[in-house]
Amino acid sequence: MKIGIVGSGMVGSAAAYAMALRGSASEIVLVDRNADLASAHAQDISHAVPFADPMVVRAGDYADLAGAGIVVISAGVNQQPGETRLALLGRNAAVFREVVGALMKVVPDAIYLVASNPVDLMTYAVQRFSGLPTERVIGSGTILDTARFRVLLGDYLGIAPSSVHAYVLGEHGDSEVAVWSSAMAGNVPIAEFATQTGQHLTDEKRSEITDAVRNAAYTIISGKGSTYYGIGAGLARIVEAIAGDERAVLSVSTVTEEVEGVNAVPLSLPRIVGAKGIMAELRPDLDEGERAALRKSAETIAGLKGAIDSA
Ligand SMILES: NC(=O)C1=CN([C@@H]2O[C@H](COP(=O)(O)OP(=O)(O)OC[C@H]3O[C@@H](n4cnc5c(N)ncnc54)[C@H](O)[C@@H]3O)[C@@H](O)[C@H]2O)C=CC1
Ligand SMILES: CC(=O)C(=O)O
Repeated sequence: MKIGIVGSGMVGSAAAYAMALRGSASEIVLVDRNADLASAHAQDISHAVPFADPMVVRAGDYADLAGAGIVVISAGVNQQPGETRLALLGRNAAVFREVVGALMKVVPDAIYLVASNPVDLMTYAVQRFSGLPTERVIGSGTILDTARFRVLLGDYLGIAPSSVHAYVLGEHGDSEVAVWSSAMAGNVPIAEFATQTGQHLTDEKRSEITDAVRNAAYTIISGKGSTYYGIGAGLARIVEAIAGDERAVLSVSTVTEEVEGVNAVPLSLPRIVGAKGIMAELRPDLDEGERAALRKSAETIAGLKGAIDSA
């Protein structure tokens, strides 16, 4: 499948590199306002192709995206140290107004995969500016937070992150909800797993892990300026689920009819992802605290939709 990436900075280029190494696509076209940057990244990534499956990696303009099955949007500004994702809203809404308008002239039939922050609201922006059905406008949402949760839980419990079945839902941001009540190690509830293996998953330890997941971006940005490898791999994974019609269950964002009494809100739930984009959404069992936190997360996002409506 041909994949377009608009916004070929750190996130866009890391996604392209992950797709090249994993063989997620047959062709990748990098587009950026800075054409020299897109061209340099495309050349550099194409030099990794001989070490992976054959594919074409090139830079181009919007016209070169014709025929793309999926377009990733990672254009816009990123966070400065200490800045929240939500603080980017106004600036990236303006960028998206321009980018989505240009894309609709060339690739109105693609599935859109949004990475720019605040990603839930930028997903809403793409859906609103394009008028596309919600199942074809997917935000990377909490796929990265879910990965971070699994890494930290796996590290603590001494098992592979891929054997941890646990999700972060809601906003990709400060109000996100780590769902502990249904987290499993293999097919054993994690509290039971910890007991069986002589470990202590205390309330303090749980808070420490939840906070580390929530603060991961802030920590990484203060250390090296931005985050990109994790989300690059996450975007490649979503692309594979669509291109391979995998029907994989992934925590991704889209505009959702109703969540805990909040209507038309873009946020992450576990969703079945396949050839048509989002094929179904799942409603996991949550305890009372998680349910209240998800409602608060939904309210936080919904309260900011006006900034997109007026962009
Ligand atoms: N969803 C997630 O989990 C994550 C999201 N992000 C977000 O991804 C976005 C990109 O981050 P980085 O790649 O680090 O930033 P970056 O600054 O390295 O790249 C952004 C690129 O967008 C381009 N751009 C800006 N306006 C454009 C326009 N109108 N048309 C075409 N290209 C345009 C810039 O020239 C630049 O190359 C940010 O909003 C960041 O917060 C970053 C990490 C994780
Ligand atoms: C920057 C960002 O959204 C992240 O790393 O989670």
